[in-house]
Amino acid sequence: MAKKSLDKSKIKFLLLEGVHQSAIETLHASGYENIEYLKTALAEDELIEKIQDAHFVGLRSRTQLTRRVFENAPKLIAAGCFCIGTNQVDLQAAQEHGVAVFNAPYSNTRSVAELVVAEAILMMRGIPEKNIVCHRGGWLKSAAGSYEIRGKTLGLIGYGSIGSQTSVLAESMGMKVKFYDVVAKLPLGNASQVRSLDELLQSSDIVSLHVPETGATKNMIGERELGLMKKGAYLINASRGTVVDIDALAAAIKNKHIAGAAIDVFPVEPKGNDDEFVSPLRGLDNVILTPHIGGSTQEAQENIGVEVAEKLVRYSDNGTTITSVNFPEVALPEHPDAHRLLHVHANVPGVLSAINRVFSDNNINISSQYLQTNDKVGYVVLDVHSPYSETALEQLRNIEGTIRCRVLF
Ligand SMILES: NC(=O)c1ccc[n+]([C@@H]2O[C@H](COP(=O)([O-])OP(=O)(O)OC[C@H]3O[C@@H](n4cnc5c(N)ncnc54)[C@H](O)[C@@H]3O)[C@@H](O)[C@H]2O)c1
Ligand SMILES: O=C(O)CC[C@@H](O)C(=O)O
Repeated sequence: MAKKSLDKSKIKFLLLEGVHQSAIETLHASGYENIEYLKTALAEDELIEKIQDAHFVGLRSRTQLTRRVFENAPKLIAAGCFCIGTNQVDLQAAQEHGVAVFNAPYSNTRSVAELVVAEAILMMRGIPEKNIVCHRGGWLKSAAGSYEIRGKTLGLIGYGSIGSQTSVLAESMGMKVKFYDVVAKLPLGNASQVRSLDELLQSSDIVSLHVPETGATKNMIGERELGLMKKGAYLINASRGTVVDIDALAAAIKNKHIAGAAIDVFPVEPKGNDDEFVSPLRGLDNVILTPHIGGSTQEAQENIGVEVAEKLVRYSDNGTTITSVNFPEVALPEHPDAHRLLHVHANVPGVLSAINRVFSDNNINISSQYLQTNDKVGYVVLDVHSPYSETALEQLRNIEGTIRCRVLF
């Protein structure tokens, strides 16, 4: 049987949003040269045009992978989020179209945690205003309203990778740490978990958000919650822009209930560096505004580039889906002497037996079989030593419920 496989030069990677060069180097080192690299995000229609012939897409937080994009990406087998958040991807639609999604869950946590602690110090010293006054030729030498962070209470909302790392850094600088999380978490150091969001808001000098974008976190800090915060407290948000009602925050700062804020993420963010940033927080001198760069350090971006590119390469070369955020996870050994068939299907009764029937009908011996399912999708991988047949592959593709089927040599 003649060997037929997409050679690597035909496998196309579409990399968006200026992901770090380390991603390209990692892909090159694994033999993938067919890479289209763009520095910006793309709007939906442009993305649909570009993604037509792409097998893999790489993005950061600004590209929206919507259901419509998946419906128009006939060759796409995986998406790599070169970041932590995956809220920009319709994970359900990805799964239904057989597209495995990967991210880098830890590589930029330290960068965010460092920024948060730095912002806590800057705000407690009134540096944002003092800096602006100096730039305008003024001189605001005063200790009024300036405090050390030592002994102050940092209230963390969300105690996952970033929240817990921020907790350790803040405690090492002498802060007291409380956190609120929907899950019971092991407190690090002397941190303590509080029972409710309200309790956290009422007892913190600085509140910092580290939750994902979900239905439950949308506008979790609004007028009522800002009102519960201590008068003169500070707010930091380096999680997602939808988590804070930005108009309510602007109002709470203008009426001086909140002494200042450091905001890195916004409900609407510019698509690229040439677009205008519009926000009700512009012009408020006691607000640190940063352009979603909490995780943007050389260290983090380089590590993320390698980590996500390696996950895409492993999925392409070997079929392993470990750490995928939307796919059944299968860890696969190498397959030096075997053909490997990868079959993604709707998790409905009968598909597995239909797959096995194709092999027995074509007299193909299966040497290993791996299966993992979730509530919607099944992922079965079969290694065969005997020559695999094109007819069998066609029959596999025709099984009812098949979403995607590919073969590796
Ligand atoms: N600004 C940036 O550049 C930047 C960089 C990295 C991550 N982020 C954002 O930060 C978020 C957090 O990152 P992480 O790595 O710590 O994630 P994580 O998944 O490790 O932690 C999130 C925590 O939030 C908790 N949580 C979820 N819903 C909650 C709710 N409704 N109320 C209270 N707690 C809730 C979870 O239980 C978990 O402990 C990411 O989802 C991403 O959106 C932003
Ligand atoms: O790099 C980005 O665009 C997103 C960074 C951050 O929000 C993340 O989710 O990791």
